Amino acid sequence: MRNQYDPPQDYNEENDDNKMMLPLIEEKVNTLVDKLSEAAEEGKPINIVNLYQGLTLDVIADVAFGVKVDSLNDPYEPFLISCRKMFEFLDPSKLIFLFRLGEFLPELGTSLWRLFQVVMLVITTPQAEILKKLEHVIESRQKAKLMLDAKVDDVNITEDSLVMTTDDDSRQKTNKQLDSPKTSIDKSVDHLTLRATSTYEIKSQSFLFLTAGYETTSTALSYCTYLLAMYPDVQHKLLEEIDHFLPKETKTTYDILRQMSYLHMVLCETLRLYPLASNGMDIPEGVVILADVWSVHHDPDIWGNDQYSFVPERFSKEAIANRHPMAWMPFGLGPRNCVGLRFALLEAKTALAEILRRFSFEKCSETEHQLQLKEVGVIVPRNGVIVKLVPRKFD
Ligand code: HEM
Repeated sequence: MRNQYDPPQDYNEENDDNKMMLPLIEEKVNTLVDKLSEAAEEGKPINIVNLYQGLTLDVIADVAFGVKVDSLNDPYEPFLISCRKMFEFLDPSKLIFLFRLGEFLPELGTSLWRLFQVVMLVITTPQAEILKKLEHVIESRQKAKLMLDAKVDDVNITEDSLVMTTDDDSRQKTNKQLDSPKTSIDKSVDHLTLRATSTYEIKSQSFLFLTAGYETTSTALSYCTYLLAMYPDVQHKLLEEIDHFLPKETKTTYDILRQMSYLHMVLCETLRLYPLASNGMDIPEGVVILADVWSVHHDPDIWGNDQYSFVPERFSKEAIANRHPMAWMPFGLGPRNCVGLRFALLEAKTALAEILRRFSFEKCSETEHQLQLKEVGVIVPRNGVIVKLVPRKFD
């Protein structure tokens, strides 16, 4: 099995298609930096979560669907409102009836999930709103050279519309198709079944990409900002690396980001401390589950008794070599791990590098000493992340 500590190697692959996305990411990151400059000028603390959400939504809408969404400048952008409402809707405290019943009667688990899906279809939910918007996008983007290019045709099966489906194959093979929809199908892989992508699948995949690409990376960036504000020594070391690789006026490139090993370690350590997705309960057959990553990432037998401290050096090559390959798994493991891993890291690194070239994060009286969390599909900071942005001074 591929070593789960390996994102650096994966990420460094020469043929990483994500590098083509960098200009699109940069454009949105520049808008974010402008918004942060306005906030810094006012000198007031800001809750940075909302801005990160604006960034990741604008980026994924553009990259995956070719749709220009400007939620960084418009906090009432309908797409953004629907996405926020959707994750609020997933707050278990608001779904007490369905979710709690599932806990008490686990044998009903699968049926409850089915019931939940039907309820979601029948009543107007934020999910339904987003799906309706995506339907419109799919219709109008049929000819675009994007993920949606997979040619939606439920009746006429053409070579263009074929996707590989695998029951037992590894993620790497399916990844090839998902990462590069234009890649021609490798017909030598004879144990794969070829079939058409249905409209329903395209719609579902679009929904998954939009929601997975939005809340996860913005939350990871929020946690990282919090930790850097709370650990000035770590931030200082990161600023030194950024200044070394990105002196004034230097353009951020994919290769420069690749070389910034401390930035990579900072993000790995952030995702160890706050792995976004986890839970622990008995779940019956057929129900979708995620491993209890949280417990593994905070296990003192693996990380030592300072398991709650932010120590990016845990992700140096030497430290990684001495640890179990499955001790770090914020992106999941095995054949169904996160397909957005490399893209998420590229986006987060670009944002952090560009922000920290200009500002440092400082804790202030509103910054929570112990970050309060809540679960809304992913684990997010309950009250956001409030920090002060301090413009950096250069001689
Ligand atoms: C820091 C950011 C992110 C984290 C921590 C994260 C984490 C995860 C995790 C834990 C899973 C489940 C894996 C499993 O079941 O083993 C997953 C699945 C997935 N992620 Fe991400 N993700 C992130 C960003 C993204 C982005 C940016 C995208 C899209 C561009 C994305 C797309 C997906 C998709 C499509 C799946 C479903 C894969 C499948 O079921 O085959 N993710 N992610």
